[in-house]
Amino acid sequence: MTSTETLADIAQVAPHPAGALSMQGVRHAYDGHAVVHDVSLEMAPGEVVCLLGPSGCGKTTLLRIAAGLEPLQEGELLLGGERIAGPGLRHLPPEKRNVGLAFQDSALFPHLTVLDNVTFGLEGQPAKLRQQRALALLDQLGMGGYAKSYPHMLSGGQQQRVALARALAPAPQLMLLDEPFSSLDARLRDRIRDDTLHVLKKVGAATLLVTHDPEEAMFMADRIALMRDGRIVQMGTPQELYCEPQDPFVVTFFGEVNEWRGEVRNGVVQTPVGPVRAAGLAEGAAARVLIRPEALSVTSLEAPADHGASHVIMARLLGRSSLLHICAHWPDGEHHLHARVPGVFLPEEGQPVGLTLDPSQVFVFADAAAGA
Ligand SMILES: Nc1ncnc2c1ncn2[C@@H]1O[C@H](COP(=O)(O)OP(=O)(O)OP(=O)(O)O)[C@@H](O)[C@H]1O
Repeated sequence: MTSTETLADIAQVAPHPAGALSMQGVRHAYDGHAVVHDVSLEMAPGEVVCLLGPSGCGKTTLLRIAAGLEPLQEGELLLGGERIAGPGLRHLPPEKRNVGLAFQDSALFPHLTVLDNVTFGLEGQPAKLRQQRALALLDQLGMGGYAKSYPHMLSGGQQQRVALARALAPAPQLMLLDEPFSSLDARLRDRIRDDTLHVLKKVGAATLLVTHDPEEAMFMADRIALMRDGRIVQMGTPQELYCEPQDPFVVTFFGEVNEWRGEVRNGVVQTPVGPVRAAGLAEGAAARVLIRPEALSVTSLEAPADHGASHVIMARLLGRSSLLHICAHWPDGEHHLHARVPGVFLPEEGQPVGLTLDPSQVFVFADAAAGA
């Protein structure tokens, strides 16, 4: 690469006016057992979308269908605006789709150097260009110094980077990544995720990434499709899912919560930390209240403000925040709450505390379990 050429010049994906990927009404069953039910999603060019959800919810199956590793049984698939799978079309194998694949256990070719592994998918292009493109990607992923090494000489994290460079080298319209960081230890994972995100954005590759880790999805994604039992429960930006969750599953998937059940009276539900507004729920409706630990502000009190003041059971430093286990009193007994507060705040056991709520981190839903 000359000094005037950038990675973007060499490895840029040609911008495509049509959407990168469109899945319409996709259903899938294994041996008659349905695991994906009527899933539709649209990806814009250059967009990073994460398929997020618990184990077994159908994320990998959707990715495999997009890749062509699993034949489409029902629905329709468009890549770059072109219909590549659907009624009346013959199965298009993965190598005929313009997609790059990198899976958790993506194996490199052991008998080829790192550079040859990355240039492997670039046949038909002039040798100089192939090398430039491969080296630019390897450089960007911090692997430029290993071009002549063989895979067995690399650590797991380094092999993962090479696998990613190999998948990106042909500048595919769409990158499909299945838990690509899950075999790495936490610190290495953070770094490789960061490098990967920057490379994907620099080359403009639309990316569908499977993960079960909500933090990873929020870090990587422009939009997240949160799945449960073969369906997309909510799709939107990380902020939309975190701040405007459409149901309790979405709230709880992003972290533990304090939870109560109650009835709507005068537009509010009473909780041990005060009344919370129940917008959209009818008077008398059964409600489920979810309060994130970070919604609770905790202040130490000189003495209990009243007979029923809350007090600290235990305090633990978690690094950037402190977790307080708090006993809150309530007419029906005592409640154990978790409050997560920034920095080092470690009151003694028994310390009386006052609690206030940040309403933006409190969610009230109709209680589906009531009367069931
Ligand atoms: N080849 C297969 N044959 C039969 N059942 C399968 C096959 N592959 C997946 N399944 C089942 O389909 C369901 C969805 O699996 P899938 O791998 O798509 O889920 P996932 O969300 O990616 O899970 P994980 O995060 O654990 O990888 C699961 O119940 C799984 O057991």
